[in-house]
Amino acid sequence: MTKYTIGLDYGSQSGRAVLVEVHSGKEVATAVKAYTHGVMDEFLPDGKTKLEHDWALQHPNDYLEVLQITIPQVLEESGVSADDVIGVGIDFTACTVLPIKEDGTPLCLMDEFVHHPHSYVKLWKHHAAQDEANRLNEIAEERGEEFLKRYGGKISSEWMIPKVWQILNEAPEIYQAADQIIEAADWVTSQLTGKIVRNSCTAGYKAIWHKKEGYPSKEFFKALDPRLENVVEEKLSKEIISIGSNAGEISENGAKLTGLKPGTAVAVGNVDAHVSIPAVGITEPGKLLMIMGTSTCHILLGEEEKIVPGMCGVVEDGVIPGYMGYEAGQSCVGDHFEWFTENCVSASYYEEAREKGMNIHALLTEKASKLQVGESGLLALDWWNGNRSTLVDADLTGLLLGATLSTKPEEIYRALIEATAYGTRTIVEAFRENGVPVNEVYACGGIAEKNALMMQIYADVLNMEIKISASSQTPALGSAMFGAVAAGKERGGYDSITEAAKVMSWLKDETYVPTLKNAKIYEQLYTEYEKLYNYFGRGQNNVMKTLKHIKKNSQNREEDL
Ligand SMILES: Nc1ncnc2c1ncn2[C@@H]1O[C@H](COP(=O)(O)OP(=O)(O)O)[C@@H](O)[C@H]1O
Ligand SMILES: O=C(CO)[C@@H](O)[C@@H](O)COP(=O)(O)O
Repeated sequence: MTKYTIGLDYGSQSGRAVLVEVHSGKEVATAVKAYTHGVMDEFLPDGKTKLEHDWALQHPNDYLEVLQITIPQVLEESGVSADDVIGVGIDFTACTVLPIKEDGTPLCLMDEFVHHPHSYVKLWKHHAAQDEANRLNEIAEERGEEFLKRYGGKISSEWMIPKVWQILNEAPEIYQAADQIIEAADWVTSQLTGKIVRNSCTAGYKAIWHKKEGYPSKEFFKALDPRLENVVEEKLSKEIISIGSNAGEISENGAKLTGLKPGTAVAVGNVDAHVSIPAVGITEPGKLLMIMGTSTCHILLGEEEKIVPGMCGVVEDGVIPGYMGYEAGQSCVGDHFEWFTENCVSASYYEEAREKGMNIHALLTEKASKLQVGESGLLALDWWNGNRSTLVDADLTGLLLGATLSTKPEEIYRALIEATAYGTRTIVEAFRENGVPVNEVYACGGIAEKNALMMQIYADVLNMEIKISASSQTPALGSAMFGAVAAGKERGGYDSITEAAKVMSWLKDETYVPTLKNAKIYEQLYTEYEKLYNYFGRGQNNVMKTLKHIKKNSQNREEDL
């Protein structure tokens, strides 16, 4: 009898489920559910409670809706019986965290906290904990904390501890009421199994946990704030479960929620980028995978722990057991294009797109593909949402240089694409310069699926061939693979993710090969990008932060009026 697993990928804007054949990796059915509340960055659901600048929240009920809608949908669409589903895996954006009660109830679902911003889910791109991150890095530096080097020298405001500290600083009543502050990947998994376990991937990359050393010391947390001395015991957890492990089984409640059978194996939660590595067949070092969506994550295996300035983290067994897993990233990739199409494109372009039966991205891409490399005279810094790697500074902002009265929207759209490619090249070069080989480049994610011009530009800028995942839902396929490992061989699955990858991973036949002529011109443009990167990003000119400071003060003056 054919056996199946289900993978659920929770991205920034939607949750996606795939039903996969265990013996082949064939995706039998797919379902997508956009989050009802989307990304809340202006108001809470009450429409009245205004959020401050750099906030990004989500609603946990949206995550449950994904379970309730997409899993029954893939079963119904395929006609597969729940009896033949042997396992489920979940991956999530990270660090996406929420305060909960001991029984798993999110604080934002409690009447007393429904109008309180700090009771909701802080999405990975929530950047309002930058002050806490800056202070944490200063204190860690002063104390000579060893862990800093594992995170490229700085802890990002996007990660767990700055977000927990922001809650304590700004909402001690929420901090007090929370029995745990947990990654959404682990919370959603617990909604299926009825028990809370924490996975080693988010703990390692986002919460400063180390396989041998555990979390930082009580003395360190006390140095941040005396009230944080016991934060690990009080709000996090010392019990960390390795990825590839079983988090439990579908409970009666999980069965009611999803239509799956009680007892179906459930994999411990994972991160949407890291889970994609085995899904493209990467099980050894030297092969960099770009997961390209709202943001881009760069995941790479290595033989040993190296220190790479500005990387997001290196975790032993964090991606594939037996290897060091490296992560770097760019906080704003797809978001650049979403911002541009929503704010900077005239109605005539939308009219033309409608007439041609294409979406605005496709129209702009079609026009941009007719431009020669360098023709626009534009150069951008891809920091519309800060810089995650290699500068780890959410307070940096975007830059567009070279615009004239004849500059067209498609020229800016292309310049933004090229800027994200230069940002990726900076990361690749940082790995190589610090002893972590990058010999091959792979890509997956929504953008790798949707924008051929962008992938060609990346090949030209990196001057490397780019292999593409064959799955349109690569993270979900990876989670389905971990679901098969959670079930184990005796139930028709696999005993290791490496074994599963040999059978269930997929790549497209066609690749993107660099065009030498373009690569040569991009060398010149990249040299100019590096000058801007260093000048605006490394303190030679702090105008971006000065402008942000003036902006924040003007908002405060406006609120005082
Ligand atoms: N044709 C396109 N070219 C470039 N970016 C696109 C295109 N279509 C959508 N996007 C961007 O891709 C992002 C969504 O990526 P996706 O991988 O689907 O979601 P997620 O980030 O939630 O995993 C959005 O930011 C959107 O602006
Ligand atoms: O930070 C990570 C992974 O470490 C991502 O979850 C985060 O950048 C969001 O990813 P998406 O672009 O929404 O897929």
